[in-house]
Amino acid sequence: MRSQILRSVQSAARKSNYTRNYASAASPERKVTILGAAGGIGQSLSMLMKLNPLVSTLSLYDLAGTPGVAADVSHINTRAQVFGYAEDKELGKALEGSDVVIIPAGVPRKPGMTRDDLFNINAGIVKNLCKSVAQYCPNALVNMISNPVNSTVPIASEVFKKAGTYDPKRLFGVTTLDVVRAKTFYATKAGLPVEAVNVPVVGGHAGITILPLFSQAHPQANLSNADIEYLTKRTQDGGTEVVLAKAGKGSATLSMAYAGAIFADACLKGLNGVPDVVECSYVASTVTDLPFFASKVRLGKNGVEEIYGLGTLSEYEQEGLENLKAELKSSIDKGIEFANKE
Ligand SMILES: NC(=O)C1=CN([C@@H]2O[C@H](COP(=O)(O)OP(=O)(O)OC[C@H]3O[C@@H](n4cnc5c(N)ncnc54)[C@H](O)[C@@H]3O)[C@@H](O)[C@H]2O)C=CC1
Ligand SMILES: O=C([O-])CC(=O)C(=O)O
Repeated sequence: MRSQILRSVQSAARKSNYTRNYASAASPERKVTILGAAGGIGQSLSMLMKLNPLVSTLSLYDLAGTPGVAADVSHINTRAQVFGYAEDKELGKALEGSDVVIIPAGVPRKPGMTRDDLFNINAGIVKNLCKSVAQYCPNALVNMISNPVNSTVPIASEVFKKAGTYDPKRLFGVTTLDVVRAKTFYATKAGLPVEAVNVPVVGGHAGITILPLFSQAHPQANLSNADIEYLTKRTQDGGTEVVLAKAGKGSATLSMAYAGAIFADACLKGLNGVPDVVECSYVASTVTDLPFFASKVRLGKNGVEEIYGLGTLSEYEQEGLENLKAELKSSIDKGIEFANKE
């Protein structure tokens, strides 16, 4: 009996070694670091990245609570080796050699707040973390989740410029949750299977700066103008809908972790040379006269390989585009000014 058990354990071990070796042979070693890993988004995102076979090292950093999250996630029997880092002095080690750095560090909204109300706290957090990114993993692709994204991405760009490491192809504001919401709401309204639906979302990541392009949704459904207006507003207010429902206990964490995992996976696929990886993201851009703008981008071995134009917009979307520019510009300027203070 004992020898039978031993044989089956040995066979399972051989199989799991096989899986591990096979996975490493099929995809290169990739280190993903999450800054803010013990938070609402961070914990679920840590789990989802542990489930991603493209990740070989998962580095989890937070100011508090990381050892517990790292120990917990590390027991999942997937490829990635998990390391937890909890103190400021360990940040360099957490970041060293990272291919992708995901940043959900910072405070979330409470009812009645705008994303811009988070600026005073989160701008400083992002600025400091980005200084370390520039120092320890200047070539990493940075996925910025911390709000207000419209300003935190410009802050990161200025920090990297000062450090002499700025590569606009490697810095991304994560706007995937807007796309996730637009797809869900559109599919529900149109009675379509959500897996078959795609909707580009452009602009920025706050209120009216979020501009879903339902005229370019696939497949096209015959929706009324009132439906399109409803869907546009619901997508723009999606974050607030969750903030209100959580009633003081934070903002979207689970759907955001899902969206963050999709975007990080797209970055990894691009790095690994998978062709035609396209996602919407808030990046340095010449698509409009604003220096940062979210639109469809193709991801590759160096990050952004191509930024797509906006295509043909409906009259309603054209109006939305004009209306968002002033707010987005002021958020960008605010970030740039903050980063250059001191
Ligand atoms: N881009 C997007 O679509 C979305 C962005 N967010 C934003 O993501 C951020 C995080 O949200 P939650 O996870 O819900 O907040 P949370 O408060 O649950 O977690 C934030 C974590 O960041 C950590 N943290 C704070 N300062 C840090 C530092 N200097 N270094 C490392 N870790 C640090 C905290 O200890 C905490 O564990 C917020 O700014 C929120 O507005 C949220 C949802 C969607
Ligand atoms: O609304 C918030 O504060 C969090 C967020 O960015 C989102 O859920 O889209």
